[in-house]
Amino acid sequence: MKLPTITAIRAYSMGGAAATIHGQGGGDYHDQGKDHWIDDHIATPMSKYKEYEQSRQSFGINVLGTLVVEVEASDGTTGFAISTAGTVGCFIVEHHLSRFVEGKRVDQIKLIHDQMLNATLYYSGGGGVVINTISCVDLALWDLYGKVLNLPVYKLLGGAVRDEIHFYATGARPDLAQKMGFIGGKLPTHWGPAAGDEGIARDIATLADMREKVGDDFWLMFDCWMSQDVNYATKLAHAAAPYKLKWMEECFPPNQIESYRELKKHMPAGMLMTTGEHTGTLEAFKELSDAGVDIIQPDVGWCGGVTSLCEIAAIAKARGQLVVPHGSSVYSHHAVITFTNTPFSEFLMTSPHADSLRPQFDPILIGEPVPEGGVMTAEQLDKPGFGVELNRDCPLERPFTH
Ligand SMILES: C[C@H](O)[C@H](O)[C@@H](O)[C@@H](O)C(=O)O
Ligand SMILES: [Mg+2]
Repeated sequence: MKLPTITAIRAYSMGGAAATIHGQGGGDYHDQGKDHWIDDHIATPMSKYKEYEQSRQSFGINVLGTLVVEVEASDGTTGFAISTAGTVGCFIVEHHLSRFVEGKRVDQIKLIHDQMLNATLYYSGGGGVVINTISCVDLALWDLYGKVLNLPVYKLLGGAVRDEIHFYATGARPDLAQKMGFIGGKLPTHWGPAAGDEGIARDIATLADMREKVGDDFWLMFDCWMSQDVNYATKLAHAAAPYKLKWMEECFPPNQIESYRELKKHMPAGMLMTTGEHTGTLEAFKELSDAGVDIIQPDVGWCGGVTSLCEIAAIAKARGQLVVPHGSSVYSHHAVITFTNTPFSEFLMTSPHADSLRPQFDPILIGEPVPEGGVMTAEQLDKPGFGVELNRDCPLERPFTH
């Protein structure tokens, strides 16, 4: 079969500091409107500054906005993907990465991936917005390849190893998530070291209340979003053990490997330590694996795309560790259903009060599936590429051309 070549790549942005319209959600899912649980006094490394304690948007969690990458093949087929990179990502795609994409065949995904990673090494710093941008191009290429072959991405990756994916939910209301059929609920922590023991007491009170509501068997987890130090994390973990906390997530910034190694030594027996969503390179994921992280949580839109996610899953598998990607909707569903070391996955509640099922990247993906009863079947993924289309009614801008 003669495969078409890629004739064009285009980059669009939505939201972010450079846009006139904000709070639209989309690929930068922290870019939500007012009174949303995801921006309500969540503990971060900025919590020690009073002016930035209440809202993550106040310190700029949503400045980047959504990046949309669209690729077109010589047979007219188009593929696309989204991530968190906005206007900055558009510049990198149009003025740098385009040269590695246009003119290649639609199946040369790994060659393009390697060229993008190596050509940006001098300014990528191994993560952040550059890797987010490369991830978005990689995802768009997998979407295009699937649409050219009329196959879902999970079948391009070797097929499903299970008939369905079971999900835990991240949000403010694990009690409601339980009623929706999820297997667990992950709570953001609201306090950090600046609040001392009072902070621990407050988050434990929330955990105790939720444990009372959900009973003993429903998983409850803390997401600490890089906000802690080893002493605080150790104290919080032990205070949470009586309430059967299943895991402590992302206690420290991504490069504090030694802090993870130290915390692992002091975790209560049976409680898991997880992290990875803000880690961007294969080498860094190997370091996390070496540090004894129990569940590695790359974001497929921030770690190098599906191509990198498959390599990270192999690192975890070699050590008997799990890989459970950070909530990234269809972009991780198609990968995880092919991984034998991903027994469950994350669904991120983006409804303002975490009380209803809203597609994570709403409104930018048409046809974005949500778990039914906490479960998604392989059949729900059985559409070409990632099975979604771009909502062109969104306020997309193309700030650069090449
Ligand atoms: C809820 C957390 O603070 C983040 O907003 C979330 O995106 C991420 O950490 C997660 O694991 O879902
Ligand atoms: Mg997290």
